[in-house]
Amino acid sequence: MLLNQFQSQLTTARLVGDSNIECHNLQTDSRQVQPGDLFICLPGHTVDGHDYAAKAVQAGASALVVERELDLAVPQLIVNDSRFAMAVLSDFFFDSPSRKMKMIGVTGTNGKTTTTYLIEKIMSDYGQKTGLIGTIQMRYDGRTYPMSGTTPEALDLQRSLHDMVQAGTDCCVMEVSSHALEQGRVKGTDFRTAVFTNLTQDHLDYHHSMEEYRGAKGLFFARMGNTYADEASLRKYAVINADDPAAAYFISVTAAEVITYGMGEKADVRASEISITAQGTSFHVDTFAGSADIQLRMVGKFNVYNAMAAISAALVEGVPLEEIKRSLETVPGVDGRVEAVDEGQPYAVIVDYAHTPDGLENVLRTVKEFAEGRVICVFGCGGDRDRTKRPLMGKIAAKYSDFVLVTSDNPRTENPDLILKDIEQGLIEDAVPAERYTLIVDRRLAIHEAIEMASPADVVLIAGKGHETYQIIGTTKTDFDDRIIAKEAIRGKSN
Ligand SMILES: CC(=O)N[C@H]1[C@@H](OP(=O)(O)OP(=O)(O)OC[C@H]2O[C@@H](n3ccc(=O)[nH]c3=O)[C@H](O)[C@@H]2O)O[C@H](CO)[C@@H](O)[C@@H]1O[C@H](C)C(=O)N[C@@H](C)C(=O)N[C@H](CCC(=O)O)C(=O)O
Ligand SMILES: Nc1ncnc2c1ncn2[C@@H]1O[C@H](COP(=O)(O)OP(=O)(O)OP(=O)(O)O)[C@@H](O)[C@H]1O
Ligand SMILES: N[C@H](CCC[C@H](N)C(=O)O)C(=O)O
Ligand SMILES: [Mg+2]
Repeated sequence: MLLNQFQSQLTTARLVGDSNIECHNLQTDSRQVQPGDLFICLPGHTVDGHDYAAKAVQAGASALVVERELDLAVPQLIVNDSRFAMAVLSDFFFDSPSRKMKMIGVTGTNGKTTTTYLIEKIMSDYGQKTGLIGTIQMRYDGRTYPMSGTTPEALDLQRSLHDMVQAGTDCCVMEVSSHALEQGRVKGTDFRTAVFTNLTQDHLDYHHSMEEYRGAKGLFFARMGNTYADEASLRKYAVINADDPAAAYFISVTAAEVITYGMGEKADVRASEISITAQGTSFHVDTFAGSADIQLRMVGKFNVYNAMAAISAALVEGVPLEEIKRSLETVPGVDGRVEAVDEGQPYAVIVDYAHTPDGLENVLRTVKEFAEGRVICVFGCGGDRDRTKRPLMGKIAAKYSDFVLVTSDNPRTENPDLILKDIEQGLIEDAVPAERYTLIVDRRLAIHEAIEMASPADVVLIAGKGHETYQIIGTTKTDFDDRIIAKEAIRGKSN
């Protein structure tokens, strides 16, 4: 593609040099540049891509997209916002793949992965070739790909969407994180439906305040429009959890047709008669397209919310409620979400991905509902992430558990002992007696200790890492899987 074709997509871009030059590909990382690439300089959070432009040119970049003119002998497109330019150019280069599929995006503090899995299951069972992008993996056309985060950068995203289209995918369901929204990673992606799960505290290291965090999520709904399109396939929908205090805000910023779900009478999709056992959760649902009684194999009231979000998104696509029910009832659960580790032991061991105050409270409440014995909770908080959630999670763990083992969860570049101390601060503030908790930096030891102290009928909850198969200490990632360690501990238990 010629540079002037890229330029034609950027109304205010100023060209320096010859625009009649061939650019084979787009690239944002100087270390990956191939001869003939158009290198886009992104001002990052840690370094500035403009500082790597010379390296990119040395590696063969034929032109640059920059926010300021650089003293380099290649043509340059000077733009106001190179992240925005990246999103537009990626969409253009890959021929607008998001317009060729039904795109369903899910945002919210908790429940995104679970909800996307449920939607994927319903849509595939309904005969739609469905792709999925999120925290655990990306998958489509029978193949899976590992993910390094939740929502890919615009360039990677458009490339993946293009591959999905090539593979004949009809529908793509993806998680849209607040970081992604704030950084414009999904600008250039045309969503048909935007789903909101909930908004509670997390990521205050990045978004600074709850208002700012809510604003980042609001960007997703604010750009949904086209409500009155004649053609049904062009209509846009916002699926909103009516029971969340932020619902009114998201409804106020969107021009899409709003579909609400919740436990209240006014919601368009309403759940009632919820009953939770250790085996699953049953509920009755009334919708604008009929009613049904649904028996989920997943436990927890929060999963009723995730299921209602999925029901709403699927109803929009015309999937009959009876078929939605059939699909939901066969979902065994999601990897690392309230996942039982069963070696035939007389006490329960559950691995879960709760890593926010609200997530931890929800899963602990659920565990408490069916625990016949004590609840023993092992958890930690990630390093280089929101520090203010640490004492809150300490308080919640102590409120709902009989014994708490505070340990490491990806300390990253922070001192692990100090992260544990931040969590302990919450326990101290709530005057939790010292005999009800312990701090063990080594997560393997903490898991062994928790299982060692379990008696028949107790429940050991190991929270925070779920499906993760690593522990990040400093900048080193080593193999670590809570489920494998738990199995090892159960088999080696001395009593
Ligand atoms: C805070 C944040 O989101 N940072 C993301 C951001 O990094 P950054 O802005 O710091 O980038 P940078 O390292 O400064 O580099 C700037 C530019 O220079 C380029 N560069 C850099 C070095 C070099 O030698 N050559 C070169 O060209 C880079 O390729 C980049 O284009 O852009 C990078 C490239 O896309 C991301 O990998 C990185 O995610 C980091 C690793 C991260 O941890 N992100 C987390 C917080 C995140 O985004 N999480 C959410 C999920 C959260 C949730 O829902 O719970 C997610 O969606 O994954
Ligand atoms: N609707 C919900 N409300 C509150 N907590 C939930 C909800 N759904 C799941 N959880 C809790 O949050 C944890 C994470 O769930 P899930 O992975 O679906 O969320 P996520 O939003 O994708 O998380 P991430 O931001 O890390 O990608 C679960 O293990 C569970 O403990
Ligand atoms: N998407 C979240 C995941 C947190 C998972 C937890 N295990 C941690 O590492 O803090 C984040 O990047 O903040
Ligand atoms: Mg997720």
